[in-house]
Amino acid sequence: MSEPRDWLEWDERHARAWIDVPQPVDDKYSRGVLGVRTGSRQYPGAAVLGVEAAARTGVGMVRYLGPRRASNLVLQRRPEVVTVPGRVEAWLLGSGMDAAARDDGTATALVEALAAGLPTVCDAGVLDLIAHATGPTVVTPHFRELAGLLSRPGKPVTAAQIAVSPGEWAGRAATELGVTVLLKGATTFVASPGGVRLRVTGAPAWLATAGSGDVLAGILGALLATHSATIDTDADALVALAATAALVHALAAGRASNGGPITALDVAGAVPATIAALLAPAPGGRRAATTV
Ligand SMILES: NC(=O)C1=CN([C@@H]2O[C@H](COP(=O)(O)OP(=O)(O)OC[C@H]3O[C@@H](n4cnc5c(N)ncnc54)[C@H](OP(=O)(O)O)[C@@H]3O)[C@@H](O)[C@H]2O)[C@@H](O)CC1
Ligand SMILES: Nc1ncnc2c1ncn2[C@@H]1O[C@H](COP(=O)(O)OP(=O)(O)O)[C@@H](O)[C@H]1O
Repeated sequence: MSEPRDWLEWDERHARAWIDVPQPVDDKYSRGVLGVRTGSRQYPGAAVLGVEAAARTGVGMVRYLGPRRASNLVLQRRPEVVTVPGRVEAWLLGSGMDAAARDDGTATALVEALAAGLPTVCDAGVLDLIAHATGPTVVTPHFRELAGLLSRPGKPVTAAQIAVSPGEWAGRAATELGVTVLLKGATTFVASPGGVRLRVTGAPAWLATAGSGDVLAGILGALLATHSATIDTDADALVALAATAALVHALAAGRASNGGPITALDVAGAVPATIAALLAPAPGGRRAATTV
């Protein structure tokens, strides 16, 4: 793999500044509400995984708006979730959706969310609609999805090409598409249209398991909802938050795994302790290091 050397390795020292710690003056609305349109009849589980991860990352409220079966499953797992429309500070869209099987009502709702001008995570089944996005947007493709995003008539791009130099392709995609790109894989590459290049390594390969990308999207959604004001004023906040989500995901996977196999839900379950360790002051005033 040939990669440029100018990728900054994002680590705990960088990430801890991007966790919003609630203050005594906060309430659930001031902390931020994450709107979620994920899941489908085919993939209701992805909705549960993303919502669980968002809730475990810490957010004032999760507002889930999706198909009835997915909604019921989400509520069974997380009765804290609100399932009526209302105010949101950020959107998480697309996990567990298949663009080819999308009905008109779902497409309209996704386009409406994309056009709201809010910080938005675009995953899986909404990637074909990102031209409608008007707010700060992070796309979270794997290699094949990025290939689909970059292919043009007569100019196909393949997952195999991207696998040769994923960082280079992530950077190219950020420039071409004008959005922040979080390219998933053993190393996660995060690139902004402005040229910031961040890299997260060290996730255990046990993380290559169904639904772990849905969990990452949920973590990122919560970070965007709790930082919507900062995203408005800091051009580099989005790329930093995306890399922070990837790092929290990798650290949580390492914590859950402890050398053994994991499920996606295990990763979400390990997020609170991962964040606590990230924030904990170490003896002598230095922060405790967390290991993957
Ligand atoms: N419990 C749930 O509800 C879950 C729901 N989920 C939801 O399912 C939806 C579809 O997810 P998906 O991206 O995996 O597409 P899917 O049609 O399975 O694969 C198509 C082909 O793409 C390829 N390919 C896949 N990954 C690749 C990679 N990293 N890098 C390169 N290539 C890769 C591979 O083809 P190959 O290259 O092996 O020929 C594969 O056959 C999506 O909405 C997701 O959120 C999942 O999260 C699981 C848990
Ligand atoms: N070999 C690997 N080592 C570490 N992490 C991996 C590896 N392969 C995939 N991952 C991570 O697992 C997650 C898989 O996400 P994704 O491909 O969207 O799967 P799903 O759609 O099943 O959720 C991503 O966060 C990716 O970075």
